Amino acid sequence: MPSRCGYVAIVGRPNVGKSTLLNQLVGEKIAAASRKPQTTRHRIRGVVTQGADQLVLVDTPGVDPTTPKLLGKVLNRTARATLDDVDAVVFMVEAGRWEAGDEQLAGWLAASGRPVVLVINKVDKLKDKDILLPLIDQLRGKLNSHDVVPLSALRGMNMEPLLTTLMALLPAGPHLFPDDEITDRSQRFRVAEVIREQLLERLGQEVPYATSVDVDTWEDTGAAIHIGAVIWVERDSQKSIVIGKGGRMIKAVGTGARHELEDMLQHKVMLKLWVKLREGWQGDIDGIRRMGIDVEP
Ligand SMILES: Nc1nc2c(ncn2[C@@H]2O[C@H](COP(=O)(O)OP(=O)(O)OP(=O)(O)O)[C@@H](O)[C@H]2O)c(=O)[nH]1
Repeated sequence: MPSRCGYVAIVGRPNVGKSTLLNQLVGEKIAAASRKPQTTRHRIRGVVTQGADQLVLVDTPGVDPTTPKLLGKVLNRTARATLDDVDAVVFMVEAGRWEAGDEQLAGWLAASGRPVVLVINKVDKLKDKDILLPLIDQLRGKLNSHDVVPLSALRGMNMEPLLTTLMALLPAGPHLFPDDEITDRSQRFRVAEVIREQLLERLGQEVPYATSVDVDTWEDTGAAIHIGAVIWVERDSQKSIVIGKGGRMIKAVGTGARHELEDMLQHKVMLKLWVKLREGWQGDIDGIRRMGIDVEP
């Protein structure tokens, strides 16, 4: 049987569960997921190989047309530009919610001409499952989609029907990645995402958005992998929040991340974290670029 291979973007407004779906389909954590909107800052590719077929999923930042922030606008552009480079699109919405970002995306998708699979996520949260069918009908009216798949990314519910639908949309062609590879992102990137996820989970509303994580040392001594990472903040006041009283916050972030990293790397991990200041990095394009975030022209 000839092989099929292609790119499918996962798009949606912030917080609908795109990174959770990517991690679930790939079977490992490759993208940070959190309750905080616009967690995702990069285009992250996840690879699913099943027999002759290879699906390359592209996670994208959440689209929020109402954002006043430069970084938010940069992230919107990244999501928009991804649509030009893929064979099909998963448009993820949240069961029972339709907001400005959904409306914006529906417009972009109609203009892109790409086949769209509409995924209705978080159906586990629906108290009344009877509203699902009318909801599907209503969404079909808003969007000319190839298929509609209700699911729960968090619980891993309905993953197989989604994969089957997506694989059928792929063009014939050779595999683009080795069959045992699950992402194009380096291990260092994945480690930074685990640390960032801890920051997002543990810090209050504003501070985590001002942070960025860089893994800058990595040494495997056999007994343990020694990892050193820098947490960048924008202002001095944020530095003390990330460190916490008596260093309690940074210690909790480090311990939480270390446990997860030991699972991920299947090895003992020694993690050292530093908090450093790079003033106002989100305020200008160069600062954003220096943090390793893609900036579309
Ligand atoms: N109940 C429920 N929660 C979910 C489900 N999928 C994701 N979530 C939660 O929704 C929140 C957002 O998930 P993410 O995967 O970070 O969302 P995202 O769309 O990638 O977010 P952005 O990076 O902001 O674009 C997290 O707290 C997830 O645990 C689901 O199927 N059911």
